[in-house]
Amino acid sequence: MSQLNLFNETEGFRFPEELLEYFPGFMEPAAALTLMDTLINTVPWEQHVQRMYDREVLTPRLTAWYGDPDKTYHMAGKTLQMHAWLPELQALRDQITHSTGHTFNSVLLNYYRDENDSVAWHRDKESELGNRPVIASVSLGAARPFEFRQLDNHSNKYALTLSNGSLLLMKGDLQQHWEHRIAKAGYRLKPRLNLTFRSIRI
Ligand SMILES: O=C(O)CCC(=O)C(=O)O
Ligand SMILES: [Fe+2]
Repeated sequence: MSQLNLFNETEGFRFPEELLEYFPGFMEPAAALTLMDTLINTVPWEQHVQRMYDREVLTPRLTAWYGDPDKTYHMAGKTLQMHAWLPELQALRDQITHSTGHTFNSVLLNYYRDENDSVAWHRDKESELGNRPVIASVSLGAARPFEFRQLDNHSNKYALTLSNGSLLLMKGDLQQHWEHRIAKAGYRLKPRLNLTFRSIRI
């Protein structure tokens, strides 16, 4: 048993990197920062309340949801309010489709104001996303580590740093077997925006 653990934690464990595709220079760094400023200043950001055991706490980040009309999305039992596409977001979506061949009808924006903002361990497995969703994640602003852990063996971990202007594709069985998070950081951080383009079927 201990040998198995040892094996898992050392050379026997391999994160299935084929479930990710990372393009660090997807956007020009200056264009990425300009887009971040525009979005921070124009998006009607919301802060939701989430249940933590028996308490209600504010979600430690701001969010907004854009997409095609008639799409709704449920997250942790709530229906999110959908805004009609901003031209900047639609242009970015079309650029991702052009580069990757994947299509998307909505985008969830996460605004991490500083090092105290975060997203807890989760999988993006809502039924609207279908079984093996392709999610395209664009990062703007401060670089932060994006961590993964295996659902049924938390000692199997992996992380990559998502830099300004990067694109990460998450695909295949990733949302079945792996959780991900952005942890709070113990050092000062400037703002970061993350845009996750998704295809919602209803
Ligand atoms: O901020 C990130 O890079 C990830 C956000 C995320 O996991 C999500 O919106 O589901
Ligand atoms: Fe996620």
